[in-house]
Amino acid sequence: MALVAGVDSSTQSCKIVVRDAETGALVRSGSAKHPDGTSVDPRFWWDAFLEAAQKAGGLADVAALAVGGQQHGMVALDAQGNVVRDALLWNDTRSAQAAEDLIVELGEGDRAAGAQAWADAVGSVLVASLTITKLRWLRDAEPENAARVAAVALPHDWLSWRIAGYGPEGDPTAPLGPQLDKLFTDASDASGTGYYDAQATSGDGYRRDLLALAFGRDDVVLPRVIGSTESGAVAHATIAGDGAALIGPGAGDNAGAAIGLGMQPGDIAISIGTSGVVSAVAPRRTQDGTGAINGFADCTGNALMLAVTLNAAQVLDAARSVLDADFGKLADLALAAPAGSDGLVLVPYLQGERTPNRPNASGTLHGIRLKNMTQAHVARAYIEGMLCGLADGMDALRALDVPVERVMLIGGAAQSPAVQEIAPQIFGLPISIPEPGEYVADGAARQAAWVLASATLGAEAPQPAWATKMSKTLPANPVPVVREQYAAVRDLV
Ligand SMILES: Nc1ncnc2c1ncn2[C@@H]1O[C@H](COP(=O)(O)OP(=O)(O)O)[C@@H](O)[C@H]1O
Ligand SMILES: O=C(CO)[C@@H](O)[C@H](O)COP(=O)(O)O
Repeated sequence: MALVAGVDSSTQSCKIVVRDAETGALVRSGSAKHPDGTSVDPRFWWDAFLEAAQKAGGLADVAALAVGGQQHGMVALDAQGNVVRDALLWNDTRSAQAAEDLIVELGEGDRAAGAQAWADAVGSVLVASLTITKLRWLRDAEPENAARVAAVALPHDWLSWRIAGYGPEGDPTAPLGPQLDKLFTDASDASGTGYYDAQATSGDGYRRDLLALAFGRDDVVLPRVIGSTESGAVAHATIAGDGAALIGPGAGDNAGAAIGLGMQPGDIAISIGTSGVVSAVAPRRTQDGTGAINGFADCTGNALMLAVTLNAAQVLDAARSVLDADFGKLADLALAAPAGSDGLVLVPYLQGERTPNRPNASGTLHGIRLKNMTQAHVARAYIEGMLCGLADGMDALRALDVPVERVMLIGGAAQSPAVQEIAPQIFGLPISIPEPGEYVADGAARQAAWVLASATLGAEAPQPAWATKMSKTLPANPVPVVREQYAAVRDLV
């Protein structure tokens, strides 16, 4: 029985699954925490990977592995393979002004034209999350660090490179040293940088002209973008398979989830992790000049369209903190209040917001009355407000004629019974809950199995036919007043 491993190096933790390459059966798993914060030394990701691998029983026996990861994080490396500063993550908003400046610059002073020009060029209007804005910020705020940059990678690229044995000069866990030209990535994650066009018909897809516009130079190594079933390297013998385990291209975490769920056009995934994501696969990417929808790539050659919020599971973590509640108590409280929380409405911009683009906004609790100042109403308002932000994202997808046939709810907070019960009220649609699982890590494992099959059968090897089972489907239960109340106050920030 050949085994494969899938890794999800996400915002809050590293999760690893080991699965049977043929059947997809789960064999072992492990996870380890990442530090809090929006600016993180990547060495913590490496340490968490090693801990999660050890908890998963080690990876010595896997024949292939692949890494999915939080998107967009700027991992800037010097010529010796050291990170020049802590990585700026997707939810770090310090580059919001840089994003605005780049939009106006590409539009030669016309913001609307600039927004559309970015959407046409790379699929997305720039916001602080995208890597290219972080490079502009680095150029202006930390010119000494900017001058040292020899390569720019993303979290999943960097981790794949480290697993292959590369890394900082003199680091005993990086026996192959700082070979920057060995960095590799995939189209799904590259498409979230802001300097890669997944639909380019010539060249390697990188828009070095846009990189130069942002960073002032383009003489940096960018990871080689490899195909969906190619292997970019083998894992170092200290990690896996006596130095013979193939490392797949990996993926941005949302593309990883898409392949993990086996998404087809018509499927929508709502992920409630650190980020809130509403995503859909399609044959071609959108070019949404409003900026509501990012037109990224998936990791099978299709497009992946996403609406992404900064305020998702951590809004519920904040509610638990305010209410001194564990997950169970928060859900019980929320379900004890009526739909609409008797007019109490949370606009959940606790970390600013990305969709809509309000990096400096803060959250607001509206409609406070004696009647609704109970723990139950507050708990429900937090969940409803968070879900209303995502429902707006779903509307933005629909506005682009994206078909909505099946909606699946995943991510850490999807486990909450209150989220599961309230979501069909707010989305007004049936919602399927897949069996509990780590769908990004599962997608990476499925990709690894595909890479393994392709190594023997060639490029025609089909994607492994692993089944994705739903544990239940909750019927649509629309309660329009919840979104109406939200829409009435959403812009009062
Ligand atoms: N039962 C639950 N109810 C509400 N939130 C939960 C529950 N279980 C986990 N979470 C939250 O889910 C988040 C982690 O989800 P995850 O999808 O792993 O995030 P990420 O991939 O961004 O690291 C945490 O904020 C955690 O508090
Ligand atoms: O920025 C995005 C997608 O554009 C986020 O979805 C990140 O990829 C983080 O994902 P999680 O850690 O929340 O899963």
